[in-house]
Amino acid sequence: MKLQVALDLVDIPEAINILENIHEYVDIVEIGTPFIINYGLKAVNQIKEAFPHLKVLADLKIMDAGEYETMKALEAGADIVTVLAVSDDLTIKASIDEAKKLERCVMIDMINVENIKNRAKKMDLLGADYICVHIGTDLQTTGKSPLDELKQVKSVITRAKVAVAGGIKFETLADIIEAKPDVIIVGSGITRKEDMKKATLDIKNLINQGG
Ligand SMILES: O=C(CO)[C@H](O)[C@H](O)COP(=O)(O)O
Repeated sequence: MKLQVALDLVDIPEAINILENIHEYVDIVEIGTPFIINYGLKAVNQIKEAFPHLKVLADLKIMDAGEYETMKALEAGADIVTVLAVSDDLTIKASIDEAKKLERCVMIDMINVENIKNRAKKMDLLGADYICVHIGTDLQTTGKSPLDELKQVKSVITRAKVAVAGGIKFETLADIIEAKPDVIIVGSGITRKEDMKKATLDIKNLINQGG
C-alpha cells in the first residue's frame, strides 16, 4: 500500500518546504488541481526537479482532449496524470495511449460516477493504470466516506490498481487500510496539521502495519 500526499492549497516554495520535511514517508506527491490552477504545470516541473525520486501526479482531472492534455502533463515531468471517469471513453483511451508511449500512468478519477461498478469495469478494460475512488471536497461536507465505493470497485477490478481519496485522516484510516487499496491519498489530513511530519509518519506507520 502506497501513500500519496495531495498538495492543494500551497505555492511552489511552500510545497518544497513541506516535502523537505515529509518526502521520506511519501511514495507519490500529488500536485493538486488548485495548485495547478494557481501556478500552472510549472508546479509539476519544479517539484519533480526538486524531488526526482518521488513519483509526481498531476491532478489535471482531464475531461476532454485526452491526448494533448496528457502530453502536456508528461512533458512537465508528471509520472501519473488524472482523467475523469465521467469523460467519454475516447478521451480516456487517448490519454491512456499517450501515457503508455512514455511508460507513464493514468489514474482514472471516479468522482461523481453514478454506476460505479459498471464504470470501474470499463475503466479496467480500457487499460487504466489506477482507478481512484474519490469523494470530492464539496461532498465531504455531508460526511460521506469513500469506503463503500472502495469496496465496490475492489470487488470488480481484475487488473488496475485501486486508489482512494476524500477526507481521509489518521482517525478514519484503519477501515480504509482493511479494504486494501493500492494507494491511499491524503491531503488535508496532513497539510492542515500543525506538525505535518508527525501526521505523515503516523499515517505511514499505520499503512505499513496494514501491508
Ligand atoms: O483531489 C482532491 C480534491 O478534488 C484532493 O486532492 C483529494 O480529495 C485529497 O484531499 P483531501 O484528503 O483533503 O480530501
